[in-house]
Amino acid sequence: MFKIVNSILGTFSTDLAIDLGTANTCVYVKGKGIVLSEPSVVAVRRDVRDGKKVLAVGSDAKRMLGRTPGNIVAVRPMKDGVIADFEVAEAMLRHFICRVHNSRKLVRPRIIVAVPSGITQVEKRAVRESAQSAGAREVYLIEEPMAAAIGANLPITEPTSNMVVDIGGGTTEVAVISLSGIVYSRSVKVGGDKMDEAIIHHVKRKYNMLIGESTAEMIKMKIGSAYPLTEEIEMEIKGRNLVSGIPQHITITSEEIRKSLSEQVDSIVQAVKLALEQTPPELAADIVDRGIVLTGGGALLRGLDALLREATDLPITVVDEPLSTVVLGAGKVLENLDVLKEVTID
Ligand SMILES: Nc1ncnc2c1ncn2[C@@H]1O[C@H](COP(=O)(O)OP(=O)(O)OP(=O)(O)O)[C@@H](O)[C@H]1O
Repeated sequence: MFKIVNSILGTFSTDLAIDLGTANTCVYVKGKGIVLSEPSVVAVRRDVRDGKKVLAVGSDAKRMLGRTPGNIVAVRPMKDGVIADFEVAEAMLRHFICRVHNSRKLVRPRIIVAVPSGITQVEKRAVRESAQSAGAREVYLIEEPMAAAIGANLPITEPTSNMVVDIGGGTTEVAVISLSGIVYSRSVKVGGDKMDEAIIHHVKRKYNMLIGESTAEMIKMKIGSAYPLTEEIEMEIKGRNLVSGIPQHITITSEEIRKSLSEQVDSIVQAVKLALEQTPPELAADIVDRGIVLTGGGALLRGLDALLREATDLPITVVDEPLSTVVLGAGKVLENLDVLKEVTID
């Protein structure tokens, strides 16, 4: 009986692949492709009797970051690539699953979730339980670099090495993959968020001006860089003067923003160099020919590829859609469940 019910549920359910990221959550529906990409932000009201009430999720909630009255908080449930607020992460997952299923209640999908490499057992359990409480029937986990490599169409099943660097919001993952397995991986807690913090710190120190997370992220995307630009650029920004308390605007340059990001950028370069040093010689030889593939939103930082090319003397390629490579890879695995056993983790 259980088997019959399960198989009926299976026919009605839509299996999902989810990249539960620090900055963005992306959802892939089997047979359909990527159907959702939203910031991993939830706005909650804290003054309700039974604890918290979810007011908005995704971009609606992100617009509220730093703009909420006292009883409303915009929370980012993921930190450094893992769940920091279990309750809110679960509410966010539930919301996204309902949205892609058009709120059909009966559906209990199989879900494959991309997680950072080097995630602890406790963190894995948190992700699994969160997905199960949000309605998943079965939960599989795949390491982000593996999903990224599959999403980037690298020949992961062959006995040749593929080096992938996934620069996300919370972590940067460097991995060498060969024969469907991760030969080397290293995850450092450096990514887009730390870059935004560095910009906030720089503006505060140099101009005595306070800016919010969203403004810092916008500055990074518009004029941030890792390598000198052929034509340096400027940007006008607004914030609050820390001394007078009055809102003001100033003009900042791409050079000063590059300098403020240098510590984070250098950590990424060092992580790549360490991975190259620790890769077995045969596989290192492959990397010389095939180069390194950059993915994740951080790969869009201007000139990061040029800087890595200079630092390593290797060919560097940025994938076409860095923000969706991981979910695309997890989705491909979902479409082909035979591969699933080989590349998912316990
Ligand atoms: N053009 C750009 N230049 C620099 N950074 C960018 C750009 N576009 C997006 N980003 C940054 O990329 C990050 C989001 O990338 P991504 O969605 O790959 O991360 P994530 O999967 O949410 O994080 P993690 O893998 O750490 O959990 C954000 O910090 C965002 O600011």
